Amino acid sequence: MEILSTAQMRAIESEAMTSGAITGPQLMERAGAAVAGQIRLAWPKAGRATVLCGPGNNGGDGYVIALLLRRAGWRVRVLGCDGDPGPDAAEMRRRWRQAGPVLPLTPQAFLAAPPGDICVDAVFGTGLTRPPAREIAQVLALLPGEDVVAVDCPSGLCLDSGVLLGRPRAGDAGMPRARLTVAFDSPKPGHLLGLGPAVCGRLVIADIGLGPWRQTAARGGPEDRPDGRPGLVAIAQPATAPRDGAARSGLRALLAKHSPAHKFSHGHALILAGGVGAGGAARLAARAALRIGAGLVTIGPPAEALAEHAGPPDALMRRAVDAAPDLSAMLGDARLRAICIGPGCGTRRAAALLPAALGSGRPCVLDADALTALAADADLAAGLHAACVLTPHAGEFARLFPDLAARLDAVPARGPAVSRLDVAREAAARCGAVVLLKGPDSVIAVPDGRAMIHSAVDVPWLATAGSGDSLAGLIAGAMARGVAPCDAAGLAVILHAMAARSIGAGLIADDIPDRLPAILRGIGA
Ligand SMILES: NC(=O)C1=CN([C@@H]2O[C@H](COP(=O)(O)OP(=O)(O)OC[C@H]3O[C@@H](n4cnc5c(N)ncnc54)[C@H](O)[C@@H]3O)[C@@H](O)[C@H]2O)[C@@H](O)CC1
Ligand SMILES: [K+]
Repeated sequence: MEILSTAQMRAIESEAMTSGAITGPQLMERAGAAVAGQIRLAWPKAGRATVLCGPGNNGGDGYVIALLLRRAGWRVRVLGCDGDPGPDAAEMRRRWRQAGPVLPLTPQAFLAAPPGDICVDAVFGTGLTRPPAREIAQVLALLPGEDVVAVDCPSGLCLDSGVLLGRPRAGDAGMPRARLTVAFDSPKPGHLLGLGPAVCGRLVIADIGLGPWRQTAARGGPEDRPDGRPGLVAIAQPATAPRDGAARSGLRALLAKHSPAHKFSHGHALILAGGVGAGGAARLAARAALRIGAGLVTIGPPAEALAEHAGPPDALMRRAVDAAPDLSAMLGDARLRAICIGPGCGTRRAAALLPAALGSGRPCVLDADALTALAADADLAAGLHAACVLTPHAGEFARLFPDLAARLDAVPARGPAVSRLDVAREAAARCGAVVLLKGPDSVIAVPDGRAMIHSAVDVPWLATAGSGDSLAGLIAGAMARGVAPCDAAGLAVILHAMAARSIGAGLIADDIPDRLPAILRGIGA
């Protein structure tokens, strides 16, 4: 599924209107009808609604919704802004005024009567450029989150970044909330990143007939794009991923078995391990690489720690890797197709082995200690290449790219605010490798500008010791199978979250790899 920036959305809308196939008021009618339809599905019995209409086209949608709910038997109260909302919204306001008054959008007017069964937040959408202020902010603060239906987004959310303008990025005290958010055509990054999933509630994406124009924009390269960037692909959202037919067939295709299969045709992955007493992380990664279907997996600790790896799984091969020459010698075997370095490795050992690992040109996952080593030595970063996947969490990202992390930390005063998507893309372009910025809202960015967002806010128990090690192993295993680095990272985050979802609270990282067979069977891989 494509994700569109707000600039892309505006450009597609204006392309559609320029084509003459559809007018602005028609688009607004479709958008309003989509929201009204979702309200009637969720609240089948007509009740009372308060509709808040802002100063632009989001407000225009609100007037359409008000009229349609009224026609459906709802008792509707409308609070709106004075001033010129633009021709389309003005037309919708005029139509509503034939049915009922527009009260001022003030706390006094809002509190003069009970809000009713639902409040429709049609104040700001994709046009938000600064924090809501004065009376509008006061009204928004009064909304009862559990009964709010948001048009495009809860007002105040920056749809390019998932941050609330004017507020610190972390912490959710007093934030706007909706029970249901109906957005148009495609999700925007802000629906999936940061606070977006929490404030939007259930997200419904309504088709308003812009498909032909979106596809034109999506097909072109960066130069053809409204905002000069290639399109984004949402690889999964919590509500749809496991059941989504397209996502399933995509995963299946990535993991398609070769026939006739031989263990080497499924690839050989090398998981470098740390010294005595530090082998657990690499073993988790190795187990995950085996479970995702790498034909062979070798764990490579220093010789003194080899004995620690004598236990199961017996499918795992062991070979001592003491220093860079040992690694180079192993990599002389062309069948060794992917490397994972970092989990439990130790920073010094990672730094010593990285030049050989990177110099081989093999697909390589850099995680944990390898990222710390990389942050400490700029020369190491020079060896990165397009088949490397860096898997930093926020803290590791800040060590690697302190300037980008600082931009992300600043309180966003104006929209569009800097997003995790922006900084991951810039990081990927800068280091020439795939960057997987991990979190509940993971972003995968490729140096050429392609990116994916994977929102897994519904599996908080995934944030546990060793979880990242198993993720690194999944990526290495998929790359050993010949999956492209970017797709391997995408596949791994999906399978990782699916496994966590199926395990539930109480998950420990050891459970994740062993859940893979059931998950893979479920997607028919
Ligand atoms: N782009 C599309 O394809 C479509 C857009 N539609 C609606 O149009 C919306 C976007 O409309 P607009 O571009 O008019 O923008 P909004 O309606 O989101 O915002 C209105 C205007 O308020 C001003 N503004 C921004 N932040 C403010 C603040 N903090 N305080 C006061 N004023 C502020 C800006 O000038 C902005 O243009 C979408 O969210 C959606 O609801 C739909 O009607 C149909 C399709
Ligand atoms: K809104």
